[in-house]
Amino acid sequence: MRLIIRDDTNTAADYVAEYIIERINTFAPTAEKPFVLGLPTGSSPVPIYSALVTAHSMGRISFRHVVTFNMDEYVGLPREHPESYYTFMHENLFNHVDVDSDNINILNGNAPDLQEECTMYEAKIHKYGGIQLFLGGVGSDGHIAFNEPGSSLSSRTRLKSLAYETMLANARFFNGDMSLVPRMALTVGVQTIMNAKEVVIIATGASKALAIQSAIEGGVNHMCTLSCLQLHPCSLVVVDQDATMELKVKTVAYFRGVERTIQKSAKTRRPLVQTNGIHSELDEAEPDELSPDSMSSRIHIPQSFPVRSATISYGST
Ligand SMILES: N[C@@H]1[C@@H](O)[C@H](O)[C@@H](COP(=O)(O)O)O[C@@H]1O
Repeated sequence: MRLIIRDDTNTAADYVAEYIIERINTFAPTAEKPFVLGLPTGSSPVPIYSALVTAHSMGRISFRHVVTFNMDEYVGLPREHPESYYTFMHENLFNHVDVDSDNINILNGNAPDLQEECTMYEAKIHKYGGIQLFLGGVGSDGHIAFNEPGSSLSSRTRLKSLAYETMLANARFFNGDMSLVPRMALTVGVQTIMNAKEVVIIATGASKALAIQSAIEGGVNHMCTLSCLQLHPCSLVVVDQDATMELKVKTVAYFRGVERTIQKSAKTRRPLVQTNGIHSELDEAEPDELSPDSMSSRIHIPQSFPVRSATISYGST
């Protein structure tokens, strides 16, 4: 797991947006070989979507050959409801980019057979060869998608009843009226997310600080499903300063050090090699800069990519 720390919400969101743009452009998707992108809802990804929309309007990114799978959807809320995740995604992203509506996949929380809906969703992800990059947020209790505390770490797409804390947090979208907040949702499982080739998480604000501490410094635990990413071969958590408040100084210093190493070693590189589908290369960093923890410094950063300190990282730990 890699941790990237930025000063505030916007710089953290910009980092993630640039990361996604770079991934899609490097992948060079076509109709035959689309880029499969997992997407979240919530307030945290809003500035990311806004940055992607801006980048699209500038011609820096196209979603023409991107297939999307959303993480979750409320059960029983009409699709046209202003707070459905269907509406959220269209208002914040899909209506403003060139994504093909046939390539948008969102769980139907009003399907006649909810179990069948979940089974078909998993099958469709599988049909596309799996998710290339799953973007996610995190709940204040450390849940990822709607995998509430206690969720099986081997879970797949299914029906979940929501935790009280989640309903409380979501009441802000329903005029603060708890009675209007849906109690059930369809959600991808922890294992569905773990099967993505790469997972990128955005967590901003002090309300996420305990979840981040638990996921990064604690052990893998079903009470904080984000912690499953410790077992993922390629995961990246992007936070702002506020979300680091509960981390040890040593933890923050460690991850900042890893990023510095990557920045230094990205300056001088040798030709690309292809390893397990991930573009990588040997770098020419000083020997004492290379440790097992800096293996991620060997990952390719394309020359064409606008290299800012924020954009030259890739988790492969
Ligand atoms: N199902 C969503 C999650 O996918 C999201 O990560 C979380 C946090 O949302 P926010 O970013 O608004 O804090 O909210 C909901 O529970």
